[in-house]
Amino acid sequence: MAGDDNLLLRIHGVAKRFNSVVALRSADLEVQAGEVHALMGANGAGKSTLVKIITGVYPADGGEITLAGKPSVFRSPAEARRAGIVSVYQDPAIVPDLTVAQNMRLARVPLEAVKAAMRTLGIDHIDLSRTARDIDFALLRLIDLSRALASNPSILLLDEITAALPADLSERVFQVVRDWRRGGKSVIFISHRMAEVAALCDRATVLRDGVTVGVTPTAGAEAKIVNMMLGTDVAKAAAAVERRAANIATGGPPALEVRNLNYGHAVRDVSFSVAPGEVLGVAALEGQGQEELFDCIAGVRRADAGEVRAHGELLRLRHPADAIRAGLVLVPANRLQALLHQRSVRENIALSAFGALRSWGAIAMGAERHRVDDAIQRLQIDTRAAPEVRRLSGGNQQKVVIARWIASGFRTLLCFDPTRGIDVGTKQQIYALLREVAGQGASVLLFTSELPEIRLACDRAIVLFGGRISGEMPAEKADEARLLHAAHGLPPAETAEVRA
Ligand SMILES: Nc1ncnc2c1ncn2[C@@H]1O[C@H](COP(=O)(O)OP(=O)(O)OP(=O)(O)O)[C@@H](O)[C@H]1O
Repeated sequence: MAGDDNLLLRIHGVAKRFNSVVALRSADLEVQAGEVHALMGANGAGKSTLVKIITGVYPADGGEITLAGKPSVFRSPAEARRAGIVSVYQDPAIVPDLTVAQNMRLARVPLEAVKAAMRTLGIDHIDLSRTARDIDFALLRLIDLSRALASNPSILLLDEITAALPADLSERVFQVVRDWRRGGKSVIFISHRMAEVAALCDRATVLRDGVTVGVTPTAGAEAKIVNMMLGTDVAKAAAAVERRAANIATGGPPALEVRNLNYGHAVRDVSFSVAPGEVLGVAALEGQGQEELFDCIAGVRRADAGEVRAHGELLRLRHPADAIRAGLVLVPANRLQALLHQRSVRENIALSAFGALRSWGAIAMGAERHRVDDAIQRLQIDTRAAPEVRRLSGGNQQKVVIARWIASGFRTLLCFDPTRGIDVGTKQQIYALLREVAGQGASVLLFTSELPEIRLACDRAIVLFGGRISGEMPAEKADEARLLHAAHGLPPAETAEVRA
C-alpha cells in the first residue's frame, strides 16, 4: 500500500444539503495514487452526492477538497476533467436521441481516444452512428466509461458502473480498473456488490447518513463493512432474513407458459413454464436475448412467433396493457423509463398506468393509501426527497419501481434485474419479498445480472445463450460455476464427464 506522501485526493468535512434534505453532514475521504478505493454506504447515504461535489456538479456547503496537496474547488465537470478527475455517473451522461459519435462530440472528447477505449473494453463492434436510445443500457454504460477513459484522468470515479452489467462485461471493467491502478492512477469505486469490492478494491471508506464512519482495507472485511454501512443491529436483522420454503402448486395449468417464442435473432424457440408459487430465475451474459424475452412476455415488443399463456389462457400481447390485464407485470431494466420524474414517490407508486387492476386473490388490494404506505415501508424507501422522484438516490428510485407493483397487485411478476443499485440490507428484504409473494401463490420470473441471487431467491433457473435456453437446473445446483458454464453455451459438466 502506498504511503501518505502518495496522497492524491483529500476530502475533509464536506457537507451538502438540498433544501431540507441533508445529503452529507461531514464526509471525509483520502485516496492514494495507485489505489482503487471503494466508497460504500446504504442507499441514500450520500455517495453520489459526494461524487458530484468532487467533480463540480454541485458546490459543497462546507468542507475542504485538496488535490495533490492543493486546495481545489471545481465549478463544473469540465473544470474537474482539466484537473484530471473524471466520473462515470450512475445514469449515463448520454443524450438518447443523439448518435454515439454526436454524444462524444458534445462531451468534447476526441473520438479516436474513445474508439481506443472501446477496443480495450471489447465493445468496438458498436457502430458510432447508432442512436444512443437503440443501444442496450449495459453497453451504454460502457460507452460512457470509454468517454471517461478517453480523457485519461488521474482519478476515475465509477458510480455503480457494474450495477447493470452481467459477469462478462463486469470482468472487462475490472481489467481496466486493474490496468489503471498499475499505471499509478486512482479509481474511486462505488458498488453494492460486496464480493467485487473485496476482490477489486484496496481500501473502503464507509458513509452512513452523510457521515464518514470508517475506513478499512477491504480484504476479508465484508462483514465489517456491512456493519459499518447499516449499523450492527440492522446488519444482523438483514442477515437473519430467512429463505421461505417454496409453496409451488402442481397439477393445474402453469401461471406462465411460454412456447416456441421467437423474436428476430434475439429469442429463438424459447419454451418454459413457471408454476403458481414458483420463482424461476433467468441467468445470461450480456445480450443473450433476455431483455427481448421479458419485453415479449410483457407486451412491450411483439414476438414473431410462439405462444404465451397465463393460467392456461392464450394471450394476445400487442401492448403492455394486454399483459397487465392478465396479471403479468414488468419491473423493467431501465428505471428512468419507468418513472414519472417530476412526480412524487406516492404518485409514482399509486400510478396504475392502464386503469384499474383486478384484485389478484391473495395479494392484498386494500385502500390505496394503505397499500402505498405499506410498500414504502416494506421496501424501506428513503422518502426524504419524496416530492420529486428524480431527486431520490438511485437505489431508492429502483425501489419505487418495485413498490408500484407490490402496491397494485399482480399474478406473475416479470422482474428484470430488480436489485440493481440496491444496498445489501434491502437486497435481503427484496429476496424475502419475492419469496413471500410466491408463498401467497404468485409467480416470479427473475432475470438477475448478479448470479449468486439465483440461489438466494429462486426455486429453479434457466440459462440463455444466443437467444436459446442452454441450461436448466434447480436452485440448489445453480452455483456461479454451473450458471456461467451454461451461460457460455457449454454442455452440462456432468454430461461432459460421462462422455470422457
Ligand atoms: N438534487 C437533489 N435534491 C434533493 N435531494 C437530493 C438530491 N440529490 C440527492 N438528494 C438526496 O440526498 C440523499 C443522498 O443521496 P445520494 O444519491 O447521494 O445517495 P447514494 O448513497 O448515492 O444512494 P444510492 O446507493 O441509492 O445511489 C438522498 O436522501 C437523496 O434523496
